[in-house]
Amino acid sequence: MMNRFLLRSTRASLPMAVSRHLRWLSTQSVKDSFQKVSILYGSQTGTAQLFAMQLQQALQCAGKECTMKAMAEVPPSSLTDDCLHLFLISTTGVGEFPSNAKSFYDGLSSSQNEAAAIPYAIFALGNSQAHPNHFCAAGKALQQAFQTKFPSAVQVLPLRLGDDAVCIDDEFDQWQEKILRTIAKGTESTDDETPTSETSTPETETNVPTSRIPTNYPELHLLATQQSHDDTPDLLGIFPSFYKENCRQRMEVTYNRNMHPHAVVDTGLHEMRLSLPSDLSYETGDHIMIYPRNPDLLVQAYLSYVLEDGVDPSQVVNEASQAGHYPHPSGISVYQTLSHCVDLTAPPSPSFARWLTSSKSLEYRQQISQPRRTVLDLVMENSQVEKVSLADLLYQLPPLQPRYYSIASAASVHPYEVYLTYRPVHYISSRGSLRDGLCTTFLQNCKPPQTVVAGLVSNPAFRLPSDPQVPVIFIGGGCGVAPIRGFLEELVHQGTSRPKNVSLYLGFRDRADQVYHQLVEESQGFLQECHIGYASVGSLVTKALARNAESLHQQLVSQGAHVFICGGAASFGAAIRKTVTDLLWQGNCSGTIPDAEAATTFLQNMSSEGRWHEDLSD
Ligand SMILES: Cc1cc2nc3c(=O)[nH]c(=O)nc-3n(C[C@H](O)[C@H](O)[C@H](O)COP(=O)(O)O)c2cc1C
Repeated sequence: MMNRFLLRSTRASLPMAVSRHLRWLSTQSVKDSFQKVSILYGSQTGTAQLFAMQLQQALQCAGKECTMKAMAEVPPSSLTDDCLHLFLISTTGVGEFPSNAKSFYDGLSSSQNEAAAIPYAIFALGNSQAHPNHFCAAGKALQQAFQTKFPSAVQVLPLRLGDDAVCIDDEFDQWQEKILRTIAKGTESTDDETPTSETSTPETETNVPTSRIPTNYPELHLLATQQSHDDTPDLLGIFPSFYKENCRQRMEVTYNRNMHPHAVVDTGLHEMRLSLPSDLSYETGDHIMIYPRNPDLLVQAYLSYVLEDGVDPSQVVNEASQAGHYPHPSGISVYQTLSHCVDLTAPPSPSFARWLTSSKSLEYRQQISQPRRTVLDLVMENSQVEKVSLADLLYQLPPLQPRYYSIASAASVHPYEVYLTYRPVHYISSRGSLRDGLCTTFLQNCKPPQTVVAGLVSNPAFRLPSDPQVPVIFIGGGCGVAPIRGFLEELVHQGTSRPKNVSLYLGFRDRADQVYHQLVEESQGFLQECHIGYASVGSLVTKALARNAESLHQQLVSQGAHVFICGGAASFGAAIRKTVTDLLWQGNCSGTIPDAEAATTFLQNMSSEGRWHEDLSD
């Protein structure tokens, strides 16, 4: 299933200009230019930034002079040919640049330098399952702009497309390895051909080094303090400035319930309501990001079993030397850092896992990433794995990231409140351990009037069409009902003048999950179709769509309908996309879509016209 969307490496004939560059690459001047490296990242939720930090540490260990900045902090005109530029760039929104990279790209688009032989390489981050039509769009656009605007620039490695839907840590590790090798050689392949882009190729175990993790971190200074270690820190002051632009705020929980109170297991749909500070507003279809924290018991377990003896949780962490390298906020206690800043539930990266287990032949996916084994698991399950130093843990584990939720309320009806719908995640891993989702468990335990740290995230591509004559088709599965609930509430609020041109296709695992009966009742005035099924979510919805193939075809092809697909990325989103593609050409009533290829193009055009909207979660 996963592999269906993987792009294949495309090998193109080497243009004259590129072969000139490869010859140029082997000269002394380019080897010299590799002495200095500039890492530039564009990151919306921190992954590219984390990779940038890891890369910087690895390069510094290799003795390179290396700087790291967000792309927005650097004007393209300042790029020089005496330094290797490494870009790590994610894609956000619908094929868009992260906010801390956009100005760089705009600057690049309006500049031109025919002569500068700037060496560069790009690692793009994206998700092929959730965004097949805009997979790594920002990384691809960046490469395109470089090739057009700086025709003499030298791409030292082909564009690497890192895919969240596969194992992006592994892919990044492989790319980093190639970068280190390229720098060491001072030249790249002199093949006759070079791929323009490449995706994951399984790494053979024999070429995986075990001792790759850099351990010469800048020194951590630990200061004794009178402060009790469990004092709640000023969260709004401690997160990196990177997040500040997202207007994070403390929001008060006003309501938090399992909407199916008679459920035996507490894994039904839950609704949480958060009161908005008066200076914040949102639009229906926007997202909210929530900053979770690690449960106290887990922090205690890391202190007792994972960290070397002698770590005092009340000491304050200060990074005195080489300021700017420490990935967390300075000046808060060890305990607070472990609670709020490091993701203790995340599997260690491939290189850290190999280093911990001293194993060259670690099948990362099978042994670490799929069972989601954590550093705690590795230490507890394996007597060979030694306790780790505080510095190892703080530098090697990923920073705790906010989690995104679709807002489930209409802004016009609840201007001062945000609703979100979530399902607590509890499951048994493939190795038999009980696992709890970090953020959903955190949400589940929040009781009114507790506050959470959250931020509103604009999602401008996810809006109802302004013209009420345009038909709207909502297709949702499970928790995906959240944004659809917001839109229905908005339409009910707009009143009865709307024609009956809205179609609703919803699928739930369980009858108890259909918690919005009343809203669906109130929507009957504008619902042209209403199909709600229970059991296997995807297949029910696809069957309902197939039964209505003719009207669907008409709405999409002749009436300019907008489609909103909301649910799981891996199975639901892919199944709906395939069903609609098939229905479009197989039930080709108008004769305009003769085959599968034309149907795929039609869907792509819908997407670029802003008529095909997806809100899919991994
Ligand atoms: C709101 C949102 C929109 C996204 N849009 C895209 C997209 O259009 N194309 C894509 O390939 N990936 C998309 N992604 C996936 C991210 O690029 C991917 O998760 C990446 O690892 C995030 O890196 P970052 O944390 O550095 O921003 C999106 C993710 C989010 C949360």
